Amino acid sequence: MNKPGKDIKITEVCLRDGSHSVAHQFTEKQVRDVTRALDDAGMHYIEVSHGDGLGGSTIQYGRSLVDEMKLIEAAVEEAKQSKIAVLLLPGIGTVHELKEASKRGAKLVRVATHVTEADVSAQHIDMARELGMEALGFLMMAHSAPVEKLVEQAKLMESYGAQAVYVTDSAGALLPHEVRERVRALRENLDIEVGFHGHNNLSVAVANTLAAIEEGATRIDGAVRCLGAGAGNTQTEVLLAVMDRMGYDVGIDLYKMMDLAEDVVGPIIPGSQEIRKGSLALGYAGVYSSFLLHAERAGKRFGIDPRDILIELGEMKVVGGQEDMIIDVAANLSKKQAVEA
Ligand SMILES: CC[C@H](O)CC(=O)C(=O)O
Ligand SMILES: [Mn+2]
Repeated sequence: MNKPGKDIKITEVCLRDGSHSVAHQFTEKQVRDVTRALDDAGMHYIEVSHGDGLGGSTIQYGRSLVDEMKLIEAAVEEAKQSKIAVLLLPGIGTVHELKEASKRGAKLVRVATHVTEADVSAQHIDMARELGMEALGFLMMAHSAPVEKLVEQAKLMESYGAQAVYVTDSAGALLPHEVRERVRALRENLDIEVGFHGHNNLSVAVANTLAAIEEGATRIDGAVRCLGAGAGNTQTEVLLAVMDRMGYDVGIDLYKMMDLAEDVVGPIIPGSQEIRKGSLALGYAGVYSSFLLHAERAGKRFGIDPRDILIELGEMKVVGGQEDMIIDVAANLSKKQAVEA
């Protein structure tokens, strides 16, 4: 009997979401080594871009050590069968960067917007389809909107030509029953594939991903050794082992994934990806995982506990692109504490 799982496509995000963890300092050699090993293990898609997507290398988001187009080109050269994917947040990246990435061989783009702002993705989805790329929608901070809103926004992306829409748990704040509810609603209301992208800030990324798969999500993200923002993403090699135990066969070599996790990705990881107080506060407060390093830096500069900054940002419902607010919040908290002292 055929095992289930053949319809599930895994996207490895350690070379894009992990860019946040290394403050966007990936070298070309690191990208080549990781891509070659993932390709050899049979990974379906490998995402390569600045952590904040194409065009993210700025003072606001952090400058990349190596131009992302060079990294995309290097990954394309190394990948014999894996497809190279890119991320694009309209407003940070433009159709110009999308065309450049396509020219360099990227075959898929995830067009990412805040969960309530899908309308800004139309032009980029349309351009990707024109370029012959796969174009998928990525609704970020999915925990922060009611399910009906998520469905409404996903339907917009579908109407623009997206071939799948992701429930993106940017803050690692969703719990398994909330993932189930969201994926089920999208499956019931869309005619395209549904995906899930998790973060492990509350230690439920694998459980959340399994819930998504059980509800019919077929586009699944993982990061080897959890190399992603905050406590990182669903750990790919762990997810693959669990899926195998559950009878899914996605055609990726588990032993090769374990080996590359140890020998190729391990040496790149700057600190430990275990859940520490900062990343736990992200999931608890429902804040963008990519805000962690910014909040830690601002905390040091203004003498404020980064958790207080994150909790305040969560209450203010600050969205991606508002990284400058992190400084404002830290400065205000510092003034407030000085007055109270
Ligand atoms: C700031 C972009 C972000 O890292 C995209 C993503 O992976 C997410 O929202 O989780
Ligand atoms: Mn992410």
